[in-house]
Amino acid sequence: MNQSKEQRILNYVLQNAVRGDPCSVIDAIDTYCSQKEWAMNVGNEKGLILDKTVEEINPSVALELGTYCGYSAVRIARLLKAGARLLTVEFNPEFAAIAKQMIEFAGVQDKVTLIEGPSEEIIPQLKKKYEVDTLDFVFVDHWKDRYTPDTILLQECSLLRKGSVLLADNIIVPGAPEFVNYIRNNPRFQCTNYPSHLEYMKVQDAMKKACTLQGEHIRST
Ligand SMILES: O=C(NCCO)c1cc(-c2ccc(F)cc2)cc(O)c1O
Ligand SMILES: [Mg+2]
Repeated sequence: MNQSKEQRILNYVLQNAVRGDPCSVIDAIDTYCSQKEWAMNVGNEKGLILDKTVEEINPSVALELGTYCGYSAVRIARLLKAGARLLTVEFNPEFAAIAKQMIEFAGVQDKVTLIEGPSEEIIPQLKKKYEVDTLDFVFVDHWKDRYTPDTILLQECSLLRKGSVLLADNIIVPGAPEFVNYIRNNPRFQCTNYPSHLEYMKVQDAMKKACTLQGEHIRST
């Protein structure tokens, strides 16, 4: 049975990166996906915006929606302080299996909890099953039509506190127009746009940062 693109990306990393060196894993994925096969990793240009946001917040508890091959999980985890943790959610079992190996090869497995399943089922479990109080940072990079319902669900589950930061990928391509409309008109969030480019392409894209202005126990209107 011929290999998936995601398996080919992992194989390239295993053969060209250094075990335990997250930066070499990130560089290997970017090299492969810019030279051989395009893939939907956040990439290095938007990855730098992600890095700066994570460094600015220095989160103790971070959530990622949309693991894919684990590229951004490795990017985030490499910046986390001792004792801090990243929970990352992936719906697709094939992607989750690749990401698990990617995260372990990079040597960040002690900081990362990979959870396989639909975000709408996992978000309500975060407090009790995953011992989360509130989230300091959320990287939103999964199905674009889930950005809004899952942002509402995070609020309904009292997972956002005053100062919690969401960073959403793909605001332009593939686009998340419903989310842009929801978050821009919502007084509970202070938004910032970060124009950039689609990973590995000269196509315009953007990220949107949304800072929570009010504490938990927010009911969705
Ligand atoms: O669907 C996406 N993510 C969730 C998957 O579980 C996604 C898609 C694209 C993309 C695809 C096809 C194209 F033509 C342009 C962009 C890019 C991304 O960064 C993404 O995150
Ligand atoms: Mg993306």
